[in-house]
Amino acid sequence: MDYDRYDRVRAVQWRGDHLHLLDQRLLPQEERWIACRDAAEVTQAIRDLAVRGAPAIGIAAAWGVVLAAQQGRVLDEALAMLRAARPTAVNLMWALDRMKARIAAGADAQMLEREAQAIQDEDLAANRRMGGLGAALIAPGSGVLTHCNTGSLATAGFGTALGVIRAGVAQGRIERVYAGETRPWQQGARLTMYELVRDGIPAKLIADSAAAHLMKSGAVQWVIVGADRIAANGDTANKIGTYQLAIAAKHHGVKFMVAAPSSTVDMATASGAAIEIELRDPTELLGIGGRRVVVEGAEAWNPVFDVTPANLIDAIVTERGVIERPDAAAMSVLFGA
Ligand SMILES: CSC[C@H]1O[C@H](OP(=O)(O)O)[C@H](O)[C@@H]1O
Repeated sequence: MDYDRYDRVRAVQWRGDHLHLLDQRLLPQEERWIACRDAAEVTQAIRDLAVRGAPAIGIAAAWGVVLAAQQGRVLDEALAMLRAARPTAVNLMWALDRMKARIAAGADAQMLEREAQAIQDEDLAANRRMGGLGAALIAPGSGVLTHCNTGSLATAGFGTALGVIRAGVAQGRIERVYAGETRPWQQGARLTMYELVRDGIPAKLIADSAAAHLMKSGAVQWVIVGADRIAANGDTANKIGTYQLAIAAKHHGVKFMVAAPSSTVDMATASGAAIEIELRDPTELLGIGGRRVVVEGAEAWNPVFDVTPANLIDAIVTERGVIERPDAAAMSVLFGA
Protein backbone atom coordinates (compact mmCIF):
# COMPACT_ATOMS: atom_id res chain seq x y z
CA MET A 1 0.00 0.00 0.00
CA ASP A 2 1.25 3.49 -0.83
CA TYR A 3 1.74 5.36 2.43
CA ASP A 4 3.91 8.12 1.02
CA ARG A 5 1.24 10.78 1.42
CA TYR A 6 1.39 10.04 5.16
CA ASP A 7 5.10 10.25 5.62
CA ARG A 8 6.67 13.58 4.79
CA VAL A 9 8.44 14.65 8.00
CA ARG A 10 12.13 13.74 8.32
CA ALA A 11 13.28 15.18 11.63
CA VAL A 12 16.76 13.60 11.62
CA GLN A 13 18.83 14.36 8.51
CA TRP A 14 22.50 13.45 7.99
CA ARG A 15 24.36 16.10 5.98
CA GLY A 16 27.79 14.48 5.57
CA ASP A 17 29.59 16.57 8.19
CA HIS A 18 26.78 17.46 10.59
CA LEU A 19 23.42 16.22 11.80
CA HIS A 20 20.46 18.40 10.84
CA LEU A 21 17.68 18.15 13.45
CA LEU A 22 14.17 19.60 13.48
CA ASP A 23 14.09 21.10 16.98
CA GLN A 24 11.05 19.45 18.56
CA ARG A 25 11.04 21.79 21.55
CA LEU A 26 9.59 24.55 19.34
CA LEU A 27 6.95 22.65 17.34
CA PRO A 28 4.32 23.32 16.21
CA GLN A 29 4.76 27.09 16.56
CA GLU A 30 8.18 27.15 14.91
CA GLU A 31 9.99 24.80 12.51
CA ARG A 32 13.59 25.56 13.44
CA TRP A 33 16.48 23.29 12.43
CA ILE A 34 19.69 22.91 14.42
CA ALA A 35 23.05 21.59 13.24
CA CYS A 36 24.91 19.21 15.53
CA ARG A 37 28.57 19.24 14.52
CA ASP A 38 30.07 16.83 17.08
CA ALA A 39 29.10 14.03 19.48
CA ALA A 40 28.76 16.46 22.40
CA GLU A 41 26.19 18.54 20.52
CA VAL A 42 24.24 15.40 19.59
CA THR A 43 24.32 14.32 23.24
CA GLN A 44 22.97 17.69 24.33
CA ALA A 45 20.23 17.62 21.69
CA ILE A 46 19.09 14.21 22.96
CA ARG A 47 19.26 15.29 26.60
CA ASP A 48 17.31 18.50 25.89
CA LEU A 49 14.67 16.68 23.78
CA ALA A 50 15.48 18.68 20.66
CA VAL A 51 15.40 15.19 19.21
CA ARG A 52 13.31 12.62 21.09
CA GLY A 53 11.52 9.36 20.59
CA ALA A 54 13.14 5.99 21.24
CA PRO A 55 14.20 5.10 17.66
CA ALA A 56 15.08 8.71 16.76
CA ILE A 57 17.51 9.09 19.67
CA GLY A 58 19.21 5.83 18.73
CA ILE A 59 19.58 7.04 15.15
CA ALA A 60 20.87 10.46 16.26
CA ALA A 61 23.40 8.82 18.58
CA ALA A 62 24.67 6.61 15.76
CA TRP A 63 25.37 9.75 13.70
CA GLY A 64 27.09 11.24 16.76
CA VAL A 65 29.56 8.34 16.65
CA VAL A 66 30.18 9.02 12.94
CA LEU A 67 30.99 12.67 13.74
CA ALA A 68 33.42 11.55 16.46
CA ALA A 69 35.12 9.17 14.01
CA GLN A 70 35.35 11.85 11.32
CA GLN A 71 36.97 14.21 13.85
CA GLY A 72 39.44 11.65 15.18
CA ARG A 73 37.95 11.75 18.67
CA VAL A 74 38.41 8.96 21.25
CA LEU A 75 35.46 6.79 20.23
CA ASP A 76 35.02 5.04 23.60
CA GLU A 77 34.55 8.46 25.18
CA ALA A 78 32.00 9.48 22.53
CA LEU A 79 30.12 6.19 22.98
CA ALA A 80 30.00 6.63 26.76
CA MET A 81 28.85 10.26 26.53
CA LEU A 82 26.07 9.46 24.06
CA ARG A 83 24.97 6.39 26.04
CA ALA A 84 24.47 8.51 29.17
CA ALA A 85 22.22 11.03 27.42
CA ARG A 86 18.93 9.36 28.52
CA PRO A 87 18.47 6.08 30.46
CA THR A 88 15.16 4.47 29.48
CA ALA A 89 14.93 4.01 25.70
CA VAL A 90 17.00 0.91 24.91
CA ASN A 91 17.18 1.94 21.24
CA LEU A 92 19.93 4.37 22.30
CA MET A 93 22.05 1.58 23.75
CA TRP A 94 21.13 -0.80 20.90
CA ALA A 95 22.32 1.65 18.25
CA LEU A 96 25.53 2.48 20.12
CA ASP A 97 26.30 -1.21 20.72
CA ARG A 98 25.89 -1.78 17.00
CA MET A 99 28.29 1.07 16.20
CA LYS A 100 30.72 -0.19 18.88
CA ALA A 101 30.75 -3.65 17.26
CA ARG A 102 31.67 -2.08 13.91
CA ILE A 103 34.44 -0.06 15.59
CA ALA A 104 35.76 -3.25 17.22
CA ALA A 105 35.78 -4.86 13.77
CA GLY A 106 38.04 -2.06 12.52
CA ALA A 107 35.49 0.15 10.74
CA ASP A 108 36.70 3.58 9.63
CA ALA A 109 34.57 6.73 9.49
CA GLN A 110 33.15 5.89 6.06
CA MET A 111 32.17 2.39 7.17
CA LEU A 112 30.58 3.81 10.32
CA GLU A 113 28.66 6.26 8.16
CA ARG A 114 27.23 3.35 6.18
CA GLU A 115 26.28 1.59 9.43
CA ALA A 116 24.47 4.64 10.78
CA GLN A 117 22.64 5.03 7.47
CA ALA A 118 21.63 1.36 7.65
CA ILE A 119 20.26 1.85 11.16
CA GLN A 120 18.16 4.76 9.92
CA ASP A 121 16.96 3.00 6.78
CA GLU A 122 16.08 -0.19 8.67
CA ASP A 123 13.96 1.80 11.12
CA LEU A 124 11.88 3.32 8.34
CA ALA A 125 11.36 -0.09 6.72
CA ALA A 126 10.43 -1.60 10.10
CA ASN A 127 7.83 1.13 10.71
CA ARG A 128 6.24 0.63 7.29
CA ARG A 129 6.02 -3.13 7.95
CA MET A 130 4.69 -2.68 11.51
CA GLY A 131 2.02 -0.33 10.23
CA GLY A 132 0.48 -3.05 8.10
CA LEU A 133 0.82 -5.75 10.75
CA GLY A 134 -0.81 -3.58 13.42
CA ALA A 135 -3.55 -2.26 11.18
CA ALA A 136 -4.57 -5.83 10.29
CA LEU A 137 -5.62 -6.34 13.93
CA ILE A 138 -8.09 -3.44 13.79
CA ALA A 139 -11.66 -4.06 12.67
CA PRO A 140 -13.14 -1.62 10.12
CA GLY A 141 -15.10 1.19 11.72
CA SER A 142 -12.83 1.38 14.78
CA GLY A 143 -11.80 4.32 16.91
CA VAL A 144 -8.32 4.52 18.45
CA LEU A 145 -6.59 6.51 21.17
CA THR A 146 -2.86 7.13 21.13
CA HIS A 147 -0.47 8.68 23.64
CA CYS A 148 2.64 10.81 23.32
CA ASN A 149 4.26 11.06 19.88
CA THR A 150 5.30 7.95 18.04
CA GLY A 151 5.31 9.28 14.50
CA SER A 152 7.86 10.47 11.99
CA LEU A 153 9.22 12.88 14.59
CA ALA A 154 10.09 9.99 16.93
CA THR A 155 11.59 7.68 14.31
CA ALA A 156 13.24 7.57 10.89
CA GLY A 157 9.76 8.18 9.46
CA PHE A 158 6.16 6.93 9.36
CA GLY A 159 6.21 6.04 13.05
CA THR A 160 5.45 3.10 15.26
CA ALA A 161 2.03 3.46 16.91
CA LEU A 162 1.29 6.42 14.67
CA GLY A 163 2.44 4.27 11.74
CA VAL A 164 -0.20 1.70 12.67
CA ILE A 165 -2.75 4.52 12.79
CA ARG A 166 -1.59 5.88 9.41
CA ALA A 167 -1.90 2.41 7.90
CA GLY A 168 -5.27 1.80 9.57
CA VAL A 169 -6.63 5.08 8.21
CA ALA A 170 -5.19 4.40 4.75
CA GLN A 171 -6.89 0.98 4.74
CA GLY A 172 -10.22 2.42 5.89
CA ARG A 173 -10.14 0.46 9.14
CA ILE A 174 -9.78 3.43 11.53
CA GLU A 175 -12.59 5.99 11.47
CA ARG A 176 -11.85 7.97 14.66
CA VAL A 177 -8.45 9.07 15.99
CA TYR A 178 -7.93 10.58 19.42
CA ALA A 179 -4.58 11.83 20.76
CA GLY A 180 -3.83 12.45 24.42
CA GLU A 181 -2.06 15.74 25.10
CA THR A 182 0.64 13.93 27.14
CA ARG A 183 1.59 16.22 29.98
CA PRO A 184 4.03 17.57 30.95
CA TRP A 185 6.01 17.86 27.70
CA GLN A 186 2.87 17.72 25.49
CA GLN A 187 4.22 15.39 22.82
CA GLY A 188 0.63 14.53 21.89
CA ALA A 189 -0.74 18.07 21.75
CA ARG A 190 2.31 19.61 20.10
CA LEU A 191 3.76 16.83 17.97
CA THR A 192 1.17 14.14 17.20
CA MET A 193 -1.50 16.67 16.28
CA TYR A 194 1.12 18.47 14.11
CA GLU A 195 1.77 15.25 12.21
CA LEU A 196 -1.88 14.24 11.87
CA VAL A 197 -3.03 17.67 10.66
CA ARG A 198 -0.16 17.73 8.11
CA ASP A 199 -1.34 14.29 6.94
CA GLY A 200 -4.92 15.46 6.62
CA ILE A 201 -5.99 12.76 9.10
CA PRO A 202 -8.95 14.01 11.19
CA ALA A 203 -8.13 13.67 14.88
CA LYS A 204 -9.30 15.00 18.21
CA LEU A 205 -6.98 16.07 20.99
CA ILE A 206 -8.09 15.06 24.48
CA ALA A 207 -6.84 15.96 27.91
CA ASP A 208 -4.94 13.07 29.48
CA SER A 209 -7.58 13.10 32.21
CA ALA A 210 -10.37 12.51 29.66
CA ALA A 211 -9.02 9.12 28.49
CA ALA A 212 -11.08 6.83 30.74
CA HIS A 213 -14.22 8.86 30.06
CA LEU A 214 -13.55 8.48 26.30
CA MET A 215 -13.14 4.72 26.68
CA LYS A 216 -16.37 4.52 28.69
CA SER A 217 -18.18 6.27 25.80
CA GLY A 218 -17.44 3.35 23.44
CA ALA A 219 -15.79 5.65 20.89
CA VAL A 220 -12.49 3.74 20.89
CA GLN A 221 -11.78 0.05 20.42
CA TRP A 222 -7.98 0.22 20.71
CA VAL A 223 -5.39 2.15 22.64
CA ILE A 224 -2.23 2.13 20.48
CA VAL A 225 1.07 3.28 21.97
CA GLY A 226 4.79 3.08 21.31
CA ALA A 227 7.53 1.86 23.62
CA ASP A 228 10.93 2.83 24.93
CA ARG A 229 11.96 -0.54 26.27
CA ILE A 230 10.18 -3.92 26.13
CA ALA A 231 11.51 -6.40 28.69
CA ALA A 232 11.93 -10.13 28.09
CA ASN A 233 8.54 -10.89 29.64
CA GLY A 234 6.69 -8.25 27.59
CA ASP A 235 6.52 -5.59 30.33
CA THR A 236 6.76 -2.28 28.47
CA ALA A 237 8.23 1.08 29.46
CA ASN A 238 6.62 3.99 27.68
CA LYS A 239 5.70 7.63 28.21
CA ILE A 240 4.29 8.43 31.64
CA GLY A 241 0.53 7.93 31.60
CA THR A 242 0.65 4.76 29.49
CA TYR A 243 0.18 2.47 32.49
CA GLN A 244 -3.02 4.17 33.60
CA LEU A 245 -4.34 4.02 30.01
CA ALA A 246 -3.78 0.25 30.09
CA ILE A 247 -5.63 -0.08 33.38
CA ALA A 248 -8.58 1.94 32.08
CA ALA A 249 -8.57 0.00 28.80
CA LYS A 250 -8.75 -3.32 30.64
CA HIS A 251 -11.64 -2.03 32.76
CA HIS A 252 -13.60 -0.85 29.70
CA GLY A 253 -12.86 -3.78 27.38
CA VAL A 254 -10.70 -1.65 25.07
CA LYS A 255 -7.81 -3.53 23.47
CA PHE A 256 -4.24 -2.34 24.11
CA MET A 257 -1.53 -2.45 21.44
CA VAL A 258 2.17 -1.65 21.74
CA ALA A 259 3.95 -0.99 18.43
CA ALA A 260 7.74 -0.91 18.47
CA PRO A 261 10.66 -2.08 16.31
CA SER A 262 12.82 -4.96 17.54
CA SER A 263 15.47 -2.36 18.50
CA THR A 264 13.14 -1.54 21.42
CA VAL A 265 13.13 -5.11 22.74
CA ASP A 266 15.61 -5.74 25.55
CA MET A 267 15.83 -9.48 26.20
CA ALA A 268 18.65 -8.84 28.69
CA THR A 269 16.16 -7.17 31.05
CA ALA A 270 13.93 -9.83 32.59
CA SER A 271 10.99 -7.65 33.56
CA GLY A 272 9.77 -4.08 33.82
CA ALA A 273 10.94 -3.89 37.42
CA ALA A 274 14.51 -3.59 36.16
CA ILE A 275 13.89 -0.76 33.69
CA GLU A 276 15.35 2.59 34.78
CA ILE A 277 12.70 5.31 34.66
CA GLU A 278 14.03 8.72 33.67
CA LEU A 279 13.32 11.49 36.16
CA ARG A 280 13.49 14.88 34.51
CA ASP A 281 13.76 18.42 35.89
CA PRO A 282 10.63 19.10 38.00
CA THR A 283 10.37 22.56 36.45
CA GLU A 284 9.05 20.85 33.28
CA LEU A 285 5.93 20.13 35.38
CA LEU A 286 5.65 23.55 37.01
CA GLY A 287 4.87 25.35 33.78
CA ILE A 288 3.38 24.95 30.34
CA GLY A 289 4.76 26.30 27.08
CA GLY A 290 7.61 27.84 29.00
CA ARG A 291 5.29 29.84 31.29
CA ARG A 292 5.27 28.94 34.99
CA VAL A 293 1.76 28.16 36.31
CA VAL A 294 2.57 26.84 39.80
CA VAL A 295 3.23 28.95 42.86
CA GLU A 296 6.88 29.65 43.65
CA GLY A 297 8.19 27.32 46.32
CA ALA A 298 6.09 24.36 45.05
CA GLU A 299 7.92 21.10 44.44
CA ALA A 300 7.20 18.43 41.80
CA TRP A 301 8.07 14.82 40.95
CA ASN A 302 8.61 14.30 37.23
CA PRO A 303 9.06 10.66 36.12
CA VAL A 304 8.67 10.70 32.31
CA PHE A 305 8.09 6.97 31.75
CA ASP A 306 6.15 4.19 33.43
CA VAL A 307 5.90 0.43 32.98
CA THR A 308 2.83 -1.37 31.69
CA PRO A 309 2.81 -5.04 32.75
CA ALA A 310 2.50 -7.56 29.94
CA ASN A 311 -0.81 -8.86 31.29
CA LEU A 312 -2.44 -5.53 30.40
CA ILE A 313 -1.18 -5.67 26.79
CA ASP A 314 -3.25 -7.45 24.11
CA ALA A 315 -0.66 -7.24 21.32
CA ILE A 316 2.95 -6.22 20.83
CA VAL A 317 3.52 -5.41 17.15
CA THR A 318 7.08 -5.48 15.81
CA GLU A 319 8.50 -5.76 12.30
CA ARG A 320 9.30 -9.40 13.09
CA GLY A 321 5.68 -10.17 13.83
CA VAL A 322 2.84 -9.79 16.30
CA ILE A 323 2.85 -11.21 19.83
CA GLU A 324 -0.68 -11.55 21.19
CA ARG A 325 -1.08 -11.94 24.96
CA PRO A 326 2.69 -11.36 25.49
CA ASP A 327 4.65 -13.24 28.12
CA ALA A 328 8.24 -14.48 28.45
CA ALA A 329 7.56 -17.61 26.41
CA ALA A 330 5.90 -15.70 23.57
CA MET A 331 8.68 -13.09 23.55
CA SER A 332 11.37 -15.77 23.31
CA VAL A 333 9.79 -17.23 20.17
CA LEU A 334 10.46 -14.01 18.24
CA PHE A 335 13.49 -12.69 20.11
CA GLY A 336 15.26 -15.71 21.58
CA ALA A 337 15.84 -16.49 25.25
C1 LIG B 1 8.39 5.74 18.66
S1 LIG B 1 8.74 5.54 20.32
C2 LIG B 1 8.48 7.12 20.95
C3 LIG B 1 8.42 7.05 22.46
O1 LIG B 1 9.37 7.98 22.98
C4 LIG B 1 8.63 8.94 23.72
O2 LIG B 1 9.34 9.46 24.80
P1 LIG B 1 10.13 10.87 24.63
O3 LIG B 1 9.23 11.79 23.87
O4 LIG B 1 10.37 11.29 26.07
O5 LIG B 1 11.41 10.52 23.90
C5 LIG B 1 7.42 8.19 24.19
O6 LIG B 1 7.70 7.31 25.25
C6 LIG B 1 7.05 7.44 22.94
O7 LIG B 1 6.20 6.37 23.10
